[in-house]
Amino acid sequence: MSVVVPECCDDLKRERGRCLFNKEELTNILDGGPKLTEKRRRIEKMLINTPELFDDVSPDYLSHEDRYSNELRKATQLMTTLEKNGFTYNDAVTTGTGLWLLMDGNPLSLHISMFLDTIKGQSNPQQLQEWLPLAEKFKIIGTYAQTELGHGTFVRGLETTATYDSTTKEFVLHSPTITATKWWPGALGKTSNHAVVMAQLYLGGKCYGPHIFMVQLRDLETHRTLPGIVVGEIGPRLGMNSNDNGFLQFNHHRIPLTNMFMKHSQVTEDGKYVKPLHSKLSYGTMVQTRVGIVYHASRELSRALIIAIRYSAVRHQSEMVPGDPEPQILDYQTQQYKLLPHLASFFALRFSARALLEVFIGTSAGLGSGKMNMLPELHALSSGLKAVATNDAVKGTDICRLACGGHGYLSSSNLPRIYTAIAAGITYEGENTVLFLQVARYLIKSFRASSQGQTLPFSVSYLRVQPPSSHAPLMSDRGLVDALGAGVRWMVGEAERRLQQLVDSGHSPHAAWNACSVHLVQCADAHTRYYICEQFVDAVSKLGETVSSGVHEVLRQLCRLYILHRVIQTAGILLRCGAVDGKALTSIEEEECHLLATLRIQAVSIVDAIDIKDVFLKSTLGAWDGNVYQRIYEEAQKSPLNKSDVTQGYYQYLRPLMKANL
Ligand SMILES: CCCCCCCC(=O)SCCNC(=O)CCNC(=O)[C@H](O)C(C)(C)COP(=O)(O)OP(=O)(O)OC[C@H]1O[C@@H](n2cnc3c(N)ncnc32)[C@H](O)[C@@H]1OP(=O)(O)O
Ligand SMILES: Cc1cc2nc3c(=O)[nH]c(=O)nc-3n(C[C@H](O)[C@H](O)[C@H](O)COP(=O)(O)OP(=O)(O)OC[C@H]3O[C@@H](n4cnc5c(N)ncnc54)[C@H](O)[C@@H]3O)c2cc1C
Repeated sequence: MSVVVPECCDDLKRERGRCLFNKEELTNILDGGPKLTEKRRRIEKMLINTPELFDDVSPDYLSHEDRYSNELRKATQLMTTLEKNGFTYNDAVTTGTGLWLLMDGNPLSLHISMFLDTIKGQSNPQQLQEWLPLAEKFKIIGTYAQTELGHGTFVRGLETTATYDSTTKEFVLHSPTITATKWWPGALGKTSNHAVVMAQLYLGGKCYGPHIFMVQLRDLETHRTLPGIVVGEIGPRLGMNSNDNGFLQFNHHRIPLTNMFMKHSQVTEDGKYVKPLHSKLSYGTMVQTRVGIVYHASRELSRALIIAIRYSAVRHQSEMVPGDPEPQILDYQTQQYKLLPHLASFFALRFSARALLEVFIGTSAGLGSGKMNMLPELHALSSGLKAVATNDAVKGTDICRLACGGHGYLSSSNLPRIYTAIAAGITYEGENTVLFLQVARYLIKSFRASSQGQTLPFSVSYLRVQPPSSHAPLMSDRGLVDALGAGVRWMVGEAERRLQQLVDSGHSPHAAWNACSVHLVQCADAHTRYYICEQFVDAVSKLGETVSSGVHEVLRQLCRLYILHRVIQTAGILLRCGAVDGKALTSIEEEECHLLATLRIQAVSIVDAIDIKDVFLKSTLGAWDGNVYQRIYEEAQKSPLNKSDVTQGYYQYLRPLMKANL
């Protein structure tokens, strides 16, 4: 654990002395209210008082096997600690705290998330009664096994088969080819004894597409793999190496009929198929996980920002004015430009994640009473936000690393680990380009529906062919967001025009789609960012009535920075569609620079208000006291290479080389 230093360094003391807002109030807003802050802190206190949850040795110095065992030890300890103290694992996930103690990937995370969510969301009442208590009490441990060696994105292309045998009332699971091998599922390699498996359903020789099955993989006493199943771990990865991502093959493995998840579609004993109300309901766990990833991405980005901004206030380098003392690097405008727009992004993503969660809850309630109409909107929003959130968190985290210079490259800064953990989010749960193309499909469909006079759902209503003209002055927040909306409308209209032109000149619709897909991805990205801007502006204006003026001012500035930055990033489009002119852009650029300087003054206090304790930041550079150099030095002493003055390598290799007659 970190070195205890009672006071923070002078630099940080000075920064904190300039705070013009109530930090606790901002913390409460980020948590979702004072009660949630209080609950988070209770969880944190309990975790901090559990020494078994902390590492004596950094995972960097452990073997692959020891890393896995170590994280498994902590993961199981975490579950029992939470349970004993009356909390759920979900409590630890939603606050981020639990995850951050598991530095190298949590071997129980797939059980807690996608396995449990599938049981809850895809089971009929009997299945729910049978499986949920077992899974909640860890009597069975599972994962979500969908991706195969040959297919991850294209779920309809999966090759694992589940063929119904009506004579025995069983499904026969089989992996007919090497590419049908399940590959990647977290915790599949060594931890799980069960998996929910996505496989092609075959009834009477006919394929009914991907369906989900509960499959036991290992004996519940010996943990040995069951006959007809081959399972193992896939080997080292860029990060999260203790998640035992695994492979799985079936050799005509039989499971009972009742192990097909039957909430939405059913197979009768005599092998008849009952269709679901909507063909994509079996993708529900993926949608739910995407909603959660938006929060996850914002939390990881916030850790990187706390580290980089505190460090930037402590680090002094170069001369701004010849002969003057070396300034804090945070005083350089370029450093502010690297970090502060990402700080604004964190807030934007946090508010959007909340808005998305509300859409998810509303849609789920609708599904419960058979209403499917909000599903396409939820799919588009969750896909777009998952993609933007992970793209931005990865980019932002890497910028934070770069902004810390050489020390950002140290493992002990924790920035490399935050980066590799969140980098996986671009690929998993729907690769981002692919998700953007799903959003684009929705945009084009909506645009065409609007041309035919149909009313559009709320998130795309601004795309209607004849939108009401904006009354807000251009340079107001609302005016600039309206300009961004006009830009997206122009982009989508342009995409539609190009698609149509290609079709008219003889291309098939699918070929035309591929030929426009770069532009279509840009439309999806721009649409999602417009949505994020809207959510940010709405959230800040709603909060305006309830929060103190200091907090409101900081939020307003962050929101403004987010919008200005977005306008500058989209300048080409906005100029082309006439939403802004060159003069407006010049003043927006000037305002952004001015705002950077204003926000810089409070930057340390803003990241303090995110309120992540040192034990969860796990960074030599980002600790609350700013005692950076001492920490870096002390961490280096822990390197096993420093245990002896002369290493074995010297006698084995170096000395012989020096003695050789070369
Ligand atoms: C803690 C968390 C840890 C997480 C660890 C990571 C775990 C994982 O990675 S698990 C594996 C995740 N895998 C994925 O996400 C795979 C991504 N791929 C997919 O989701 C699908 O293949 C997808 C959506 C790309 C295409 O689906 P496909 O069935 O081919 O549909 P497609 O033909 O493109 O579209 C047909 C219609 O269905 C709609 N549709 C597709 N998916 C959905 C959905 N989920 N909900 C509603 N509608 C949907 C489309 O919008 C389209 O509608 P329309 O015809 O009106 O335009
Ligand atoms: C750390 C990690 C954990 C994971 N955990 C799990 C898990 O628990 N369970 C599970 O089932 N899976 C898991 N996965 C697998 C993950 O869901 C897939 O890797 C992901 O869905 C992407 O699929 P793919 O690997 O087939 O990529 P591909 O689809 O092969 O992507 C390769 C490239 O092709 C492009 N591409 C593919 N299709 C299209 C298209 N239609 N249009 C344009 N471009 C396209 C992509 O944009 C990308 O650039 C995990 C993956 C990782 C990295």
